[in-house]
Amino acid sequence: MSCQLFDRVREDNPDFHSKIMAVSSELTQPGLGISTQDVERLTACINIVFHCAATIRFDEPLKHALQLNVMATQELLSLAQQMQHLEAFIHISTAYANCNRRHIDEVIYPPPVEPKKLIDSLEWMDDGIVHDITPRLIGDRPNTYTYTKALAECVVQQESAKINVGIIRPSIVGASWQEPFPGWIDNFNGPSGIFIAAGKGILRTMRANNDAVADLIPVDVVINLTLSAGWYTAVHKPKSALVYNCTTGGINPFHWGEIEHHVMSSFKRNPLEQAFRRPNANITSNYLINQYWILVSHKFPALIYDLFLRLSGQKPQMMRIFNRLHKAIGLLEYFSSQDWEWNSDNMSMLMSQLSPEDRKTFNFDVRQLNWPEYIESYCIGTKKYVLNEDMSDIPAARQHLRKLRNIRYTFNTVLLVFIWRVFIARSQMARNIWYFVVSLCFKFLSYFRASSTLTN
Ligand SMILES: CCCCCCCCCCCCCCCCCCCC(=O)SCCNC(=O)CCNC(=O)[C@H](O)C(C)(C)COP(=O)(O)OP(=O)(O)OC[C@H]1O[C@@H](n2cnc3c(N)ncnc32)[C@H](O)[C@@H]1OP(=O)(O)O
Ligand SMILES: NC(=O)C1=CN([C@@H]2O[C@H](COP(=O)(O)OP(=O)(O)OC[C@H]3O[C@@H](n4cnc5c(N)ncnc54)[C@H](OP(=O)(O)O)[C@@H]3O)[C@@H](O)[C@H]2O)C=CC1
Repeated sequence: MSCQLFDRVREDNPDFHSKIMAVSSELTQPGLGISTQDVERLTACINIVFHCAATIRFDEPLKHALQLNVMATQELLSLAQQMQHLEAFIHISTAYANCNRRHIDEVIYPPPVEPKKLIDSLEWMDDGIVHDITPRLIGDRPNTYTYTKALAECVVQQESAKINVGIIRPSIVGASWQEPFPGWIDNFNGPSGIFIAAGKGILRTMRANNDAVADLIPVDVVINLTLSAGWYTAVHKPKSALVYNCTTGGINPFHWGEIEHHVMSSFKRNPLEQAFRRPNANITSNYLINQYWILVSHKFPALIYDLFLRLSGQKPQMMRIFNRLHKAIGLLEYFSSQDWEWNSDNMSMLMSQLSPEDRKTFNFDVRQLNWPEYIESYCIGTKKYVLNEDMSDIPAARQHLRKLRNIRYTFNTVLLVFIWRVFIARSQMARNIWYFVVSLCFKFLSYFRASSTLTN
């Protein structure tokens, strides 16, 4: 609560922390590891449960993901049923729970397997067997995260006859748009780690579809929608569980190609400190082109840098960093290489149910989102709040980029001279080809110069 994120609320109400009570819990423990005293307090006074705890790791072993995302949800629903004054149970799912479909409606789809049956069968299997059968179980989903989130929705639906439930499905959650201030972000999840790696000049290439919709959703939009859904569920008590696809693509689409452009230009204007190279990343959907750039722009510079570190008596580290980055990118590419269509009618319906004043206070109208401005404050946010860099250091960071540019020019010149000496200067045929190419370039240059003089 001493975090900068709460500065605004602290200004408005210095005593705000007296309204908050922390309850210790461990999802993997029986009864969620909540003490008897806390259970009594919760069952006596809670009106609305917002369930967002989960593992969001894409490489989580299936058993663990099942325990955290499905069994813990089941346990919390059981606890919720004991709550004497419960009005609503809001479960946070993900828009990618059904990413094996191209068009996703605001309905709970039949689960890939009955959750209870899976829990029972995995119980007796050792981790090795579960690991071996995981790909068969998750089928056409990319990871255990999306698979277990789909199962969790089914578990929530099974309880919807007994309590009022609502399900929020955010897409790719990004930095804040407006509240409490633009650009707040505090982790490397989703695109944030990619933006930072590109801003540091480490990431130069990635597989993504330029024309696919980048369904980012600002975190404050998700929170405002979640709070509003809590109100609607408690007050209107819909007969069945309402699902809210909390997405931007259908309302205010923006594409990965545009994101790449704005991320790169933002980091050129506001560079990160101590960049490895000048920020200059490209996305491509072509596997072979991507592999070529990985070799030339990732592995080769990493080798040279590690060699330099070794020679200067330091521990090589760049290749290790790239290996980790490639692992992360490998897990994210599935989401940046294709697009999905989400129906978001319930989001619009909810907006129409709010009073004009509430619509302003709990703003989730993404039609007003200006993407270039948002991406700029997102990039600055990664600098300020994830990397804890100071904005006053920007002139020094720009100076560092200029130094890197000069190093690149020098390196390219040395390389050219080397190629000339080794390959071209030694063979008559290579020399002829070289002179031919150079004279052709000169002819083109003089032609363009002449034609531009004529036009002027
Ligand atoms: C070319 C650039 C131009 C830019 C334009 C194009 C951009 C395309 C971007 C595409 C992004 C697509 C994103 C799609 C996301 C879909 C989301 C679905 C929505 C959801 O419902 S859930 C939330 C999403 N979940 C995640 O994002 C979690 C993913 N992360 C993981 O699963 C693991 O962290 C991972 C990647 C397997 C790594 O595991 P491991 O090696 O064990 O490392 P740690 O997790 O312990 O982390 C170690 C260290 O690294 C930092 N870290 C974590 N992730 C990243 C990352 N992506 N990039 C850089 N660094 C990362 C982490 O904070 C740790 O730091 P420490 O300092 O604590 O050591
Ligand atoms: N980030 C995204 O892009 C998206 C996220 N979501 C969903 O939003 C929700 C929140 O995700 P996000 O904030 O990004 O993820 P975080 O990892 O930041 O938050 C997960 C929360 O779960 C808690 N948690 C995890 N494991 C345990 C455990 N064993 N026992 C007790 N608590 C635990 C964490 O507590 P602690 O901090 O103490 O570890 C943390 O508060 C999740 O349900 C996720 O599926 C949906 C779509 C997109």
